[in-house]
Amino acid sequence: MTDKLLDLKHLEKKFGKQTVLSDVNLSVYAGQIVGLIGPSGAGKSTVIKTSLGMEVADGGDALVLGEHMPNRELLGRIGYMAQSDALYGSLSGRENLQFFGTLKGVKRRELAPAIAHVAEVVDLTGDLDKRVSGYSGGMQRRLSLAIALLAEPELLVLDEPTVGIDPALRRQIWGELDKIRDEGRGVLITTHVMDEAELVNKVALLLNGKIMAFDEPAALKQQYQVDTIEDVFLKAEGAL
Ligand SMILES: Nc1ncnc2c1ncn2[C@@H]1O[C@H](COP(=O)(O)OP(=O)(O)OP(=O)(O)O)[C@@H](O)[C@H]1O
Repeated sequence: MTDKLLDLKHLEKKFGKQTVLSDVNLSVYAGQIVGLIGPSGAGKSTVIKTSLGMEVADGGDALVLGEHMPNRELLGRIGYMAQSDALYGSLSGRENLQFFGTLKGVKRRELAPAIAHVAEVVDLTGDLDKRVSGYSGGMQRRLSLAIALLAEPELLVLDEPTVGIDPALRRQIWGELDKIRDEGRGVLITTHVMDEAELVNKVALLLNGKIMAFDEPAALKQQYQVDTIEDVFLKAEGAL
């Protein structure tokens, strides 16, 4: 058992001749929320996919819960929400949650309360018995997040989970992430919403596939001599 839930060392990734990740070093400890921010195309999703074994790294090392991915044994211990949803449209929200919950090893008698809890967090309780094909884009994103939250994963990896989610619900979701952190679990989250980058324990700033900075939000603001993470981001990009 390690309290380093995610450990990326000198990670390299190329697509053809394009170097997308270059010497990426990043860690998520138990009891931490780490935010990965960077402009579109910086490589945030690639960091996640390479970490989770969905893309093969060209160099360096990625350990998830102390193991190399892919690793079927870890499936139930990691919650992953991708940018595009992998949901069963012909099934209801509840049936999707039952299917993925079972796959993650949630016990039969624990499934109904677990589904009720995650549905509440993403505000889908009243829509659980509707077919997913009739869900709006935002509802589908919320269902994907609910699936990621199932089975109380030790590590949550969330790729832009709050896109298309209104501010009140976003706040509620952050409340849940705080609880997860306080329980000693860990979260890696990518976001474009700079306010959210203020709420994490550590921010990794990714530019052109390189981690330009990795520190607590307050330390980054001090280092860049600015008042917000948004300004840190703009300064690092050279726009300020
Ligand atoms: N499967 C792939 N094949 C070829 N190039 C890819 C592939 N996946 C990503 N890329 C390229 O890698 C770069 C980084 O993409 P990535 O999706 O990781 O960025 P991102 O920071 O997540 O962007 P966004 O915020 O828009 O989601 C982009 O230039 C993209 O075109």
